[in-house]
Amino acid sequence: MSNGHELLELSPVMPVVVVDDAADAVPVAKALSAGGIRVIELTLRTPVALDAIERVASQVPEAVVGAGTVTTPEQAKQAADAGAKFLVTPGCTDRVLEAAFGTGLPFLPGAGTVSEAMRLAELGLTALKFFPAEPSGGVQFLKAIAGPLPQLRFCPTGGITAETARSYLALPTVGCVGGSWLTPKDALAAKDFDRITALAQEASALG
Ligand SMILES: O=C(O)C(=O)C[C@H](O)[C@H](O)COP(=O)(O)O
Repeated sequence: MSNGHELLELSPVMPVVVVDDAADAVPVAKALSAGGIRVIELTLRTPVALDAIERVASQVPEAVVGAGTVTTPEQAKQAADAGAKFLVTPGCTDRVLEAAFGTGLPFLPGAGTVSEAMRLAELGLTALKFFPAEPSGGVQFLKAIAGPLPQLRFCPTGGITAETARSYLALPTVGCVGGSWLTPKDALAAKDFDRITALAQEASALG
């Protein structure tokens, strides 16, 4: 995987994962892989996130681990140093973009408006995260912008569920959808990794 477009093709669903305990990262990545989902976006929302990325990168070779919620230039570099194979940002600033380019990693920059998407396309970035998908217009928004901007492809994320994923995946401009539903908080708290595998199996069948 060498660019954002290839990243969009790895799986129909990009699991967006928040871990509070770094020790959960490896079993979660293994549980997702067992269910057929070999990509995992670990969000930099908790203090253990970089440790979690490092563990998955070194201990779960079958998984492609990336860093989500990259909101500062420092985080882009730290994630790359921890072994992240890709980066995802919720939105973009000049400094975050520069740092993401600087890592040399594939990345999905976040856009929520037409102008944001056009600005990223000007920079050669045509594989984007559409965030926050549901509040920003969801499937209807993506259908509408496919007319003027057919070269863009998206990973819509934010408010998508197992039930609504299919309508996004039916769009030609959608490569995959992002979502947290594969790793529910209560399943993580109970260390119910079998449930995560079952949810991953359902999600991989969407592809
Ligand atoms: O952390 C980030 O970088 C984000 O962009 C936010 C996540 O994409 C959403 O939190 C997805 O979560 P759900 O809406 O629960 O599926």
